[in-house]
This record gives sequence, C-alpha cells and structure tokens, in this order.
Amino acid sequence: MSAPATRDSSMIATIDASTSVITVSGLGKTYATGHVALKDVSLDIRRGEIFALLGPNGAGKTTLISIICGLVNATAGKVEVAGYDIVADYRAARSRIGLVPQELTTDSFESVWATVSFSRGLFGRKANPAHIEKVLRSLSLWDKKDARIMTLSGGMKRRVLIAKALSHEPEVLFLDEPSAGVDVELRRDMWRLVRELRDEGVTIILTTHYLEEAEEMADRVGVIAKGELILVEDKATLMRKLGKKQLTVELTGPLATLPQALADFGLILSQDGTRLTYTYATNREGDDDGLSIAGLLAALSSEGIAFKDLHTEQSSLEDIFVSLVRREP
Ligand SMILES: Nc1ncnc2c1ncn2[C@@H]1O[C@H](COP(=O)(O)OP(=O)(O)OP(=O)(O)O)[C@@H](O)[C@H]1O
Repeated sequence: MSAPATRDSSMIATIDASTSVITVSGLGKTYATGHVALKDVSLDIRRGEIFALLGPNGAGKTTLISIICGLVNATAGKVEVAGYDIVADYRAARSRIGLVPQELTTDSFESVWATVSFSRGLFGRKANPAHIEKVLRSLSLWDKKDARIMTLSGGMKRRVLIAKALSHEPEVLFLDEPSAGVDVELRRDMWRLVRELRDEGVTIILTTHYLEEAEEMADRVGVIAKGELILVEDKATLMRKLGKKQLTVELTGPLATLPQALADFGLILSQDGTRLTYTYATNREGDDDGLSIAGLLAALSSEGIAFKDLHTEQSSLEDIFVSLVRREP
C-alpha cells in the first residue's frame, strides 16, 4: 500500500511545520438536552503532526471533531482551519478537511469508483482520475473499484470511507476511532497510510480510547475528560511522565542515613528510616539509565540492608491517564 502522491501544488506551498493548521479557541458545546459536552476547549494543531485525542466514551471527542469539521455548531468559541473560520468561511475551511467518521453510513448501489469520485466533486475539486486511482490503490481497493458498495465487507467499506475522505486531497485528515471494530490487517494498513500522508505534509488527528494506538502513532497527545481538555503534551514527554513508577522498600530495621553506594539511585529515606522510595522510568522512551530494580536490590544486599516487603505504585498522572483511557465502554 502506498499513499496518494499527487497533491495540489497550491496546498503544498502552504505547508509549514512551524504554523498551526487548526486553531480552536474557547470552544463550548451544550446540547439541546442541556448536556454540557465541551467546556472552554482551546487547542492548536500544528501542520504535519499526528495528534491523538484521547478520552473515555462520552468525553466529548466526537463533539469536538464535529465542531471543527463544521457538522455541529459550537455554543461558544471559534475554530479556524487553515486560516478560515469554520462558520463564516465554511466551504473554504471544510474543503481543507477529510473526515473518516466512526459510523459506517456508506451503503449504496454505487460503485467504489463513482462514490469516491463523487466525494471529490462535492468539495468543488475538478475531476482527477489519476488521484482517485492512487487513493484506491493505496487502500488496496483498486480491484474493487467497480464493485457496488453494498456488496463489500465491513472492512472494505471502511477503506472506502477513508478513500472518500482523501478524495479531495485534504490538508487535515480526521480519523474518529479508526481502530474500533477493525481487523489487524486494516489497522496496519491504516497506520502505514497515516505515516505516509504525514510525510507528505498532511496533518492527522485521530481520536481513540486505546493508549496503545496513541503510543504507536502520535506526535502529540491531548486528553479530554468530561468535556475538558485536561492535558496536551508531546507523546515522548507524556510517555516519560506516564512511565514513572515508585518502588517502596520496607526495611527490617531503621537506617540512620543512606549509604554512599546507593546515592546514584536517588532514593528517599523516610523520616523514621524504615522506608526507601525509588522512582524510576519503566517505558521504552523513559530515562531509565540502566539503574534497574534488580540493581537496587543487589546494592541493598551488598550494603547489608535487609527488607521485609516491596511494593510499587504508579505516578498519579498515570493513574489519571489509565483511568481515563483504559476505561471500557
Ligand atoms: N446530539 C446530542 N444531543 C445530546 N447529547 C449528546 C449529543 N451528542 C452527544 N451527546 C452527549 O455528549 C457527550 C459527549 O459525546 P461525544 O460523542 O462527543 O463523546 P466521545 O468522547 O466521542 O465518545 P465516544 O468515544 O463514545 O464516541 C456524551 O455524553 C453524549 O451522550
């Protein structure tokens, strides 16, 4: 699978990694039911990044995306896409966006080719069969181009949704829960395509409640909970923070001071001298410089320090994150 290579030169000219492609300011949404789905959300999405929006079911991810894409009206605040206001300059803003929705609403008598070509036309773009062919090939849909949508499997329909979203060469691609109900092969293809698109300068925003997906894909991560954006961070930084754990060692007798041989571990000795606390990074990208728990235990033993119990705790940020992200529907 390879990404569509043909991109509109006027769009490429505007791509500059140092600028924001989407600016969200003070966004709020209260549904007619009175439910407050978003509260004062402000966010800049940088050109060419993969941004993962994380949060549990009902957090407000789809609402936020729907407002950015102009499908739902905000109650407060504003959104600009490539400098265009999503309400005042709807057509200009929307034509920069490709949206792959969560729901499979594509079910028609039309062929794959006709459906994807028609999508391009909806955005006022001139027909470009070469681009449509590239998109279909990149999604392994080329040999299905004449098949009617209704005859396709669920996975193939999903590929058609992605092809439709890419038909008009958008600058920003939204993927709403791309992994929900998707098989391993499609997930792998999708991730590869996303990276290829990003390499071409396309900005990707994906929503997910799978931490693994964000870990695998994202450059930056935003966490949304109960309608509030509680965290926006570079993934590497976030993973470092998330990866911090604490090991507490309960000693059999009190220590007056920490032996010099243990200085490198950055241990904290409790006031009564009976407890040592060791904070360490656990993840791939963490700053663990080789000082492992095994190393600590060996050092304790060679210093003749006996212990009766060990227990680990995760840092509070990880606690928050895991409870947000790993909570099942
Ligand atoms: N049209 C609507 N009218 C009233 N409430 C709504 C409407 N759409 C969404 N909501 C509510 O707003 C909240 C946020 O929903 P939203 O779909 O944005 O969450 P989400 O984070 O995308 O969740 P999921 O992961 O389940 O898609 C939910 O409590 C939902 O029930």
